[in-house]
Amino acid sequence: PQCSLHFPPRSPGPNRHFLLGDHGRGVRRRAIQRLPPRADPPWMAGRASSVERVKERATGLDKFVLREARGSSAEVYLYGGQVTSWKNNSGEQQLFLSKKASFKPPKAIRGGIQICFPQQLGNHGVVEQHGFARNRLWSVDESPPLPDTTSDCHIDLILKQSEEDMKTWPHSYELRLQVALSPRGDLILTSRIKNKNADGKPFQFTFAYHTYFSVSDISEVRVEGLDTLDYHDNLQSKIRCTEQGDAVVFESEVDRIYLSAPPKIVTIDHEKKRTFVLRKKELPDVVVWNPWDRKAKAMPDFGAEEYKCMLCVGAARIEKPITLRPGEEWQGRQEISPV
Ligand SMILES: O=P(O)(O)OC[C@H]1O[C@H](O)[C@H](O)[C@@H](O)[C@@H]1O
Repeated sequence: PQCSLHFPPRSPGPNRHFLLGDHGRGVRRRAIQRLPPRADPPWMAGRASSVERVKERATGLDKFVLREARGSSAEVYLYGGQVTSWKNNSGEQQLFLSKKASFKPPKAIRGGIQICFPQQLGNHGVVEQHGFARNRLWSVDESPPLPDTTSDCHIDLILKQSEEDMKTWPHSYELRLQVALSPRGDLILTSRIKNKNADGKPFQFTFAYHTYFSVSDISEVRVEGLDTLDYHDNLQSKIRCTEQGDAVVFESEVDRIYLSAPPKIVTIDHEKKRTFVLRKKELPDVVVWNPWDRKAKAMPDFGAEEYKCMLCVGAARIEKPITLRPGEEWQGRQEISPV
């Protein structure tokens, strides 16, 4: 598509403003022009963003299809509050979804972005592995907070406690999720968790966006931004190690939680000449996982060869759980941009 820029008129008019360039000391006045809002390219004329609710025939599940006016799109299921598809402005899929994914409880959908709450990793106590949020049916949030982005293309979902879940995790909560597409095609996930306990009790949780990226060839991928960091190695009983390389590369199974990572992590897919930039807030840790061949074969909802074209890199809060008192709210955010 062609882009064209429009400049404001040069003659004095509503766009022309004067500012004091010296904080009022009156030496000279400088003329500046207020820039007009960024003009949309002509091919966008008449296009608008849309959010459509669709019942999928194959699975019988409801999903939302988000289409941003500039071309990017995403699909979000009520089941798990899970994003399963994210295409950039050129229509290329950025997320991995297994061909063998199950869309039925109690399985979570294998791929996309799983919401792990109230715990990520392990099944401490009686709550299931990665928490229950990823295999519950969410609802549309009828009173969502204002979007934090300039996006006009978003969907707001909510999950609350059920009587069944109260038996294993006896707390009242609201877990809100906003999924938004920015005009650049970034996918922005914002989660808000509120303690609604009426008995005055605080609760503690961990959280993760378990994000399955689609890559061309795992052995050609590197993850940057994690050098010199400590991590827990889940393949060695969670012992604490220190990253020695300047990037994480993949030659065998990797299952790690990097601790206190910087706010920006970059995954480079050399073969596709594509880079994913992940930015995060209030989510200090980063999960990095690839099951490799042996584990891939052992997973019923994952193809034996699919480990070659996926990589999980996701923002998380694991090492230092959050504690909320009744009425308190926590907010965490992950933004991923295709470059
Ligand atoms: O099979 P799942 O419960 O979805 O877990 C898939 C993977 O998730 C995380 O990345 C864990 O660190 C892995 O140990 C686990 O195998």
